[in-house]
Amino acid sequence: MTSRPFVKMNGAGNDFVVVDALARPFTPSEDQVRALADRGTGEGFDQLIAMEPSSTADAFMRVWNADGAMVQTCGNALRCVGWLLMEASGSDRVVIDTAAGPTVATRAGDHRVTVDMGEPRLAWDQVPLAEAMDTRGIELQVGPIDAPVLHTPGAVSMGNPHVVFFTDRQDDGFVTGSGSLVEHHPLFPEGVNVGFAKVLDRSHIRLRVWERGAGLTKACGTGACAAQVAAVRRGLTERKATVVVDGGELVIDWDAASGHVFMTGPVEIERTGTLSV
Ligand SMILES: N[C@H](CCC[C@H](N)C(=O)O)C(=O)O
Repeated sequence: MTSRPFVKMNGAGNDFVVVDALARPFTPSEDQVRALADRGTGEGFDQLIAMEPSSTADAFMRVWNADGAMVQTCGNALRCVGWLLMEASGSDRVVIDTAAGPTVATRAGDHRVTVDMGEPRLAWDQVPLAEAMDTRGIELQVGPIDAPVLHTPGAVSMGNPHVVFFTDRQDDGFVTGSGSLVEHHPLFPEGVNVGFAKVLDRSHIRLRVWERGAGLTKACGTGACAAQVAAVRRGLTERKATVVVDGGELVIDWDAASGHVFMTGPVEIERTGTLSV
């Protein structure tokens, strides 16, 4: 066992243990990640994050969900890692590479960061789905065929898979029950993050997300991006909107000129500690 210092952080309540692996590799097993994620016996987090060296960026960000699985990216964590890197280097801009591709983080005020998340992936086989469908509204319903409680969601990848239901129902029981049902639905060969979006007006969405591998979180950055992209594709919101999540607010701008999605939101450092892995 070796000890590793970490920083416990959150982005709009979505919380992370962030390990600096720039000088020394960090390769926890799935079981170790799950044990560390436990909010009773471990440190507790939605995702475990490692900052690793990169030859093409300021760092490579590796992401594990609380269930131990390594996944492509994490929007809220990109803000947190961006903040740490900018604070350490004194710069106002850093490039962070991920398994979903490179992103650019820039300062947006005190403990606020904007991340250029790149373009959304909108083809059915990019989400991915198990079969060809129109991703603006896919053929999926939850509940009885003749009276579904949820149906025709949007499907978007931000480098990780998202499905977004537009619904007024967002209570814990409904989000947890429906989200856990859809997360492993066979239509999503890589699993899926399940968003429940209530459009408040043309520039505000209330969103809750049942995350793949982490369950109901206080915020999901890529989920907020996916919900806004899905809403714009249906003509429900302007290209820039505020997404109100349990833990705060994220401003999402799907820029028409570049096609890139920009996410702006808060960063909070909670504490530091030492892992034994
Ligand atoms: N649960 C996600 C990873 C974390 C995404 C979320 N925390 C964010 O801020 O984007 C997945 O399995 O794709």
